[in-house]
Order: sequence, then C-alpha cells, then structure tokens
Amino acid sequence: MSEIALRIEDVGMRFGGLWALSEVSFDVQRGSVLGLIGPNGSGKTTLMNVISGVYKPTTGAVTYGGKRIADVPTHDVCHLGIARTFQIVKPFASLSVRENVAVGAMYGRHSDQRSTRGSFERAEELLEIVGLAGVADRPASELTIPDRKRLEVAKALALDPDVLLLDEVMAGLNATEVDEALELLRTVNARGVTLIVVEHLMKAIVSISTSIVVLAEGRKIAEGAPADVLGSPQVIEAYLGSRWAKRQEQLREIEAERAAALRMHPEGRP
Ligand SMILES: Nc1ncnc2c1ncn2[C@@H]1O[C@H](COP(=O)(O)OP(=O)(O)OP(=O)(O)O)[C@@H](O)[C@H]1O
Repeated sequence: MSEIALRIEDVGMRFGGLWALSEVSFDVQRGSVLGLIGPNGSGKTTLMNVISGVYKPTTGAVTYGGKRIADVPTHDVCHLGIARTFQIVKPFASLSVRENVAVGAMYGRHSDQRSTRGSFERAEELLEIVGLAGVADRPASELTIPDRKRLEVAKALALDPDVLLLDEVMAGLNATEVDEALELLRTVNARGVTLIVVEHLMKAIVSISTSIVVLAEGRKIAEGAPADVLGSPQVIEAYLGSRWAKRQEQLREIEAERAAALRMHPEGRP
C-alpha cells in the first residue's frame, strides 16, 4: 500500500483582497512525482511557498509526517525533510560550485551528524550525480544557465530531503538540456526522493509525473494520471483560454508595430 508523504487540506491563501489559493486539497504519495501545472498566476508558486513554510496559509493546513508545517519555523522546515529550488536561481556567486553544495550539507537535515569534511564529501557525491563534478572548483558565477539549475538541484539535495519541490527548473533550457534535466530528476526520484514539479513545459511534465494536479485561478480543477488530466475539457479550456489571451496580446503588439512602421514609411514599405 502506498504511503502519503504530504497532505494538502483545504488550503487557502489570501493576499489583501485576492485569494491566490482557495480550498486546495490533495495528497502526495511517498516516492511519487507530482506535476503541478496551471496557467500564469494560478497559484503554483504560492502553493510551493505554503508547502515549504514560507507562507502560513489563511485557511487549511499542510501536514508532513503528521506535523502541520505552519507550526514549524520556516528555517526548520528543511530539517523536517522538505527542500526546494527557486524559480530565480541565486547561488553564492563568489563561492566555488563545490562550496555552494557543501554549505547546504552543513546546514541540512543530517548536518549534526556530519563534519566539515563529511559535508565536502557529500558535496562531491552530489556533484557527481548532477553532472557538475568537472566544474566543482569554478566560481558559481561562471556557470551556464543549465549548470546553475543543476547546482540549484544539488544544493537542495544537500539538505537530504525526503520531498523536493522544484520550481521551473527546466525553464529556459533547450530540448537536449530538458532531456538531461528529466534524466537527473528520474535519478533523484529513483533514490527515493518524492518530487513536486512545477513546470510550464507540458511534454516534460507528462513524461516525468506519476500524477498531475491542475490549478486555475487558485483552485484545483483537475487531479489524476497525466493522460486523463490533460484530456479533461476543463483543463483544455483553462489553458486554451490563457493561450488565446496571450495570442491576442501578441497580435495587438504586431498590429501596433505595423501601424508605427506605416506612419514612418507611409508608402507602405518600411
Ligand atoms: N506576495 C504576494 N502578494 C500579493 N499577491 C501575490 C503574492 N504572491 C503571489 N501573488 C498573486 O497571487 C496570484 C498567484 O501567483 P503565483 O505566483 O502563485 O502564480 P503562478 O501560478 O506561480 O504563476 P507563474 O506561472 O506566472 O509563475 C497572482 O495573482 C499573484 O499576483
């Protein structure tokens, strides 16, 4: 029988007059990969912040191993076994790649059982796993975007999490880099880490997720196996609606540029 790693129960999050999340409930099975998707502004990052203890939800609760996350100080959530990566990647730029990861190992869940040397050894292992062993001595500031994302994953893994929250680690990567990132996430998951993956790249989400939760305007509108969820009319509408709106905006911009060009070159040939 599968075991529940995280329970999200009736979570609501209000910012002033805006409910960024309303009545969101779902369970995350231990060892699974949960894909969290939804149009821009649907509440994905807010939910990651609630799960990682950055925000205390206005209603409801997130429980992990029987403990309510909101009752645990933010800096202690990682000691419970939950780690996350950030959408905006910010390594310690002047430290080497190895040192960046070792710092995580020094402050993570098992830090009390680890010497400084042990932390560096753990960093070495993780750099091997994420494919950064060859650049371990370089300053983090010199890394390419895909390598910075690998470093972000290594830093989060250094905290020895049971659950890892990944916020758009594949954004800005090309097709080959996305495949490599997926391979890395599969390796991490195969080592027993439960993953919650927020990503706009549908192909990537479908290929890695055990199950998918879809948010729209802060509410859960679908949950289930990837194929079932993505075929749901409600999900298609939420996505088509937002793509359509974006396309209209692009068309308006193109029209405005064309009008401006015509004003500068009235003969019609810019
Ligand atoms: N700290 C905050 N204060 C006020 N409003 C916020 C705050 N954080 C998020 N919001 C609002 O909550 C809503 C959900 O935002 P959120 O960033 O969680 O969406 P998202 O699904 O992660 O979007 P994206 O895909 O663009 O990253 C948005 O309307 C956003 O403007």
